[in-house]
Amino acid sequence: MAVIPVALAGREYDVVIEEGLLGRLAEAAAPFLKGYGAARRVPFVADTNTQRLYGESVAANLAAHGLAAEWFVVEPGEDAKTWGVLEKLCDWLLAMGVTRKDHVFALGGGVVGDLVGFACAITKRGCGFVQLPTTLLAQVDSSVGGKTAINTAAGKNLIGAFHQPSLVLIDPLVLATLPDREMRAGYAEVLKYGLLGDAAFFAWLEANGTKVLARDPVALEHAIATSIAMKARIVAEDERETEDRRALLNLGHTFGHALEAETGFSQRLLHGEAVALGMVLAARYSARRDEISVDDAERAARAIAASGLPASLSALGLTCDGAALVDHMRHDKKAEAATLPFLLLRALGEAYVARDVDLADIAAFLDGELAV
Ligand SMILES: NC(=O)c1ccc[n+]([C@@H]2O[C@H](COP(=O)([O-])OP(=O)(O)OC[C@H]3O[C@@H](n4cnc5c(N)ncnc54)[C@H](O)[C@@H]3O)[C@@H](O)[C@H]2O)c1
Ligand SMILES: O=C(O)C(=O)C[C@@H](O)[C@H](O)[C@H](O)COP(=O)(O)O
Ligand SMILES: [Zn+2]
Repeated sequence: MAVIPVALAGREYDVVIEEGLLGRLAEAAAPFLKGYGAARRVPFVADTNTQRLYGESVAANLAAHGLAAEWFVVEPGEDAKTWGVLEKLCDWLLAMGVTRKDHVFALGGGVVGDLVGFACAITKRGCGFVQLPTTLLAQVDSSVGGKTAINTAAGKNLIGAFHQPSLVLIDPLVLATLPDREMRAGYAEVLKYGLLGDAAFFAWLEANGTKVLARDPVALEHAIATSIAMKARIVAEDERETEDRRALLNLGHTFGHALEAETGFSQRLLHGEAVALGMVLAARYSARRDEISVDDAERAARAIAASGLPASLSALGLTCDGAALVDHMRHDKKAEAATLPFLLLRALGEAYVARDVDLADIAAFLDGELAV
């Protein structure tokens, strides 16, 4: 078991990592479980997969403590991060009578977590929520740090708020049912931590990534705990991404979000896959600027390809050109009046924010990558 505190100005919450935690939810989340009315109903949000797989055991555990789980269930996938679903969820929370002192439970991957977090940020101007992440991606990244959002036609996560959870409970055992493709997508964000800030962790992943993907319990807990510890540290230093610190967690995402937009936020390219490819592009573009060697850029690409993640833009079969991808990037939330900051690499294990990137050069670089 590991407990990692996320220490923010004047507030702190815990991220608890322990096998079997979900089956002991009522005990583990006791301070945040109140329940409405005589039936002591507790609001849970899940997608159809996580509700089907884990809803019953969660409900049984709560029932043993006199609490009744009430469910709001969304379809799986990015379509749940939309205005329409958000509106229905907020109405449901209001109908439940949720107050600012109450907690909503998000049982699912990053989609459910981002949606619930945003709904809780705006319902009554802020009620509490607890993250119960069930994908590797959510366990190593999205459940922690308080970025919440929905997508719009203009792009990824463009409407949202910073709203921190009160507690994050990570049960690695639930990854047993996660499809391998989703496991790899989450692993992309694990590799991200190594590439952006921890060369030794990156080397450990090169040697042990297969074990992590095979859900070896020891390797998995090490990967989750190391990732969350780095994220907690960075979020504590720069909660709202104003200091060029939290932006490091965006490595691969400017390219990645543009690719997700170009592929219609669809199953064709999952978020983690887009980030994997985005990190290859960031590494190769850093080599193009002579900031890292071509050998290092290709070492990063090999680590990504070796885990079964996409490492080449041409393989995606896109019909667009570099300029079209750059157009998507103009919506990036990091964009400033005169520049679009890019996350590039000074070394494998050291990312930095570059403010001198010429978008015409990015388009030319992407045209080259599309043609290879
Ligand atoms: N807020 C943040 O800091 C942050 C960080 C990274 C990513 N994100 C967001 O997270 C989203 C991606 O999250 P994701 O990769 O978890 O995808 P997801 O939430 O869509 O889940 C992926 C799939 O796995 C299924 N699933 C979930 N848990 C399962 C389990 N234990 N067993 C079997 N199936 C299971 C889901 O039903 C879904 O079909 C994106 O929208 C991305 O923008 C947010
Ligand atoms: O927590 C962060 O900060 C991140 O950047 C984590 C990313 O993995 C995540 O995908 C995030 O939602 C992207 O941030 P955004 O601000 O570009 O939406
Ligand atoms: Zn991400």
